[in-house]
Amino acid sequence: MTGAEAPTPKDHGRERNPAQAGSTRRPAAPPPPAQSGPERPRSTPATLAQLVRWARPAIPRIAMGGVAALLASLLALAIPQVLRALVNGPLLTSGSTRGVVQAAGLVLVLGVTEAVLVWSRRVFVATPATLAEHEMRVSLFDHLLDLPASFHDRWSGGQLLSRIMGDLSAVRRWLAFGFVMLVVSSVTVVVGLGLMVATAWQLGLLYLAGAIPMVVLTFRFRTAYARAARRARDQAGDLATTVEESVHGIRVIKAFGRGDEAHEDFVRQADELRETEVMKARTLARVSFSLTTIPEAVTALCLGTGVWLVVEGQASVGALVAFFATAAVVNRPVEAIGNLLAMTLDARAATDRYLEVIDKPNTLADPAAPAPRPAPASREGSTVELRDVVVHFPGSADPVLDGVTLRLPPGRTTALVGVTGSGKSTLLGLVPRLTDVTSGAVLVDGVDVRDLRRTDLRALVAPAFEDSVLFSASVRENVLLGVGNDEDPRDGEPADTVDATADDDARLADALAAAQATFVRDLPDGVDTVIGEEGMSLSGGQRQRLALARAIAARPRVLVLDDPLSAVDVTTETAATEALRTLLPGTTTLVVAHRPSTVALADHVAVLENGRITGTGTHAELLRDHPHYRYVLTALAEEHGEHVADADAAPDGEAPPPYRGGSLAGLRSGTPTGGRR
Ligand SMILES: Nc1ncnc2c1ncn2[C@@H]1O[C@H](COP(=O)(O)OP(=O)(O)OP(=O)(O)O)[C@@H](O)[C@H]1O
Repeated sequence: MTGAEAPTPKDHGRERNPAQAGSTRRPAAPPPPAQSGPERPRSTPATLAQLVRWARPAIPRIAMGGVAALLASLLALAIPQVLRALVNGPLLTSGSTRGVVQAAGLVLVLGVTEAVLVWSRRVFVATPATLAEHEMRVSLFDHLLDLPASFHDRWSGGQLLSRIMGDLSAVRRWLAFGFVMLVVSSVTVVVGLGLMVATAWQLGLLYLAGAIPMVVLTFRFRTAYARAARRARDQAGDLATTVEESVHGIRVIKAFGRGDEAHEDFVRQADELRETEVMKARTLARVSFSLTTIPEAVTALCLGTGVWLVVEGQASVGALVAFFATAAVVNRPVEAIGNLLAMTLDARAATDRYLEVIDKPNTLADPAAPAPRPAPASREGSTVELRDVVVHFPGSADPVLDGVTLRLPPGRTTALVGVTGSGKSTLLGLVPRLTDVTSGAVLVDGVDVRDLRRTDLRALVAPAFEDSVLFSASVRENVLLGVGNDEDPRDGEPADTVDATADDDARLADALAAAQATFVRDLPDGVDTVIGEEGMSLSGGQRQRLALARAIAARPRVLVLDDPLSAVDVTTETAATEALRTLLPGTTTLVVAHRPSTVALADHVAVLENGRITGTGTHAELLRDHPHYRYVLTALAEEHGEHVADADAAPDGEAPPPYRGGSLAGLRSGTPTGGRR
């Protein structure tokens, strides 16, 4: 089942944003994210080696960059050897001007070549690193789109945003610079030390002795810095979440005057991040100080010893010059190693966080051998069947659905009724596979939804939710979002056999009309008006109507509607319901509604109680025979200021009058209110 994931860092180590309901402080931070990878955390090299999965095409150019950088470093190391020959030869013995000019010319050539190689390194690695970053970013975004809704319920947007943006930038910087320079610096130090030992072994060994405390310090630094690097990245993710939630919930913050709390919460988190960054910088400064001071101190010690060796005749002046020139070259990468190691540990933390998401298995993936898209199982329309369905969310004591068996009458509208929290939305989400069953099965036209390709299932089933989500795009784009290009799900005609644009226009117009979204005509650019972020420039009822139009435009065989018109008036809702029957005859519809008037409009009603379906029938039958249904409807009627008729008042042998209220005059008089009643 989808929710079979261990707890994840929806709010990694942070308190709740006051924008959220009640603005209560979040209790204890949940456990750290579940790793879908190995049981034990990977080592830094093993973690970074995972990047090969996305950086493989970039490896040749990064390797060429590495070779260029290495050659540049080796050339830098060769210059002291030329100096040694110069000092021991033309300068101290022969005094030949030609020899000096030749040596100086050689140093110049080596220097220029080194500069060209450094430039080449930058050219080689810049583009491939950005390509690897791009590949990783696109892969993660696609994976996020694929992951089930339950994953997104548990991961905060800011954490995901920081992983896809900041973390990947750190990885790019490391691939382009940190990785190459760490390898090159290490090789330079090893080769340089070898040359120093070969040039004057006594001094070389003295210099090597200085490396021992440096190794110990670097090891300690690595442990402390790695922890802080991870914490900083998590805190940056939490901060991004707070910004995202505050912006998203700005109306609630303003309406409830929670700006100060939002400010305090943000400042506290920003302070925590700052403290971690300062701690990182201090840790790095400490090790950098040691990595700069120790080699310089050892060099000073070597200088004294070197002069003594020359005086004693155990080393030549040229060797001494070459030794110190080499030491000057080696000291540079030694000093840089602290920064490069910090960069590597930052990249490791970033890669870890990336892998935590990208390696989450997609529990809603397409089956290996998908079933073909089924034909409607009945002449009246598609069948939808739930067989002994159990849904148990991880962490909950009891299952939400506990053996639901239900068959929706094909081509009809079934209303699902139950008390708040009884699992209606969960049940609805099973049909388009927004959630998967824990056990049992959901079948559309006789085929288990898990056996269908997701694109096929999306073509068959379209949902609309109470909490309508619109995108920052035109009305047209939002409404036609579910219109696929592969084939029309209703008749199987390939799209290119018809004029796709004309068909889209017709669908758009029909869907908007059916969803009672005529307000679109009054928008500045009609259907081409770009609606603001998440449709916030529209009213709640307008957003809901566009979301319903989107479901209608997809012309599905099965519609699942989760209270999609709760924010519109009863008259509009009734008109939309009637228009739906005309525009999509034969569509099997499952609707969750909180307004008794909407429930009464359905052909059938199913009652969800204690995780099971405890009654099915018409509204009138259930009102008469099902005490829980009566109880729920009465509660809903009170909530919405409507009235439920007394079923017992019905004359013998007749169905009791349906729910009276709202715009149900037609139903009251027994007149069919739609083509299918
Ligand atoms: N992803 C989830 N993880 C854990 N629990 C969940 C999840 N989604 C829903 N639940 C729980 O399942 C129960 C049923 O929720 P659901 O939204 O399906 O109820 P509902 O009948 O639609 O409620 P309402 O009428 O208020 O919309 C609730 O207790 C809810 O907290």
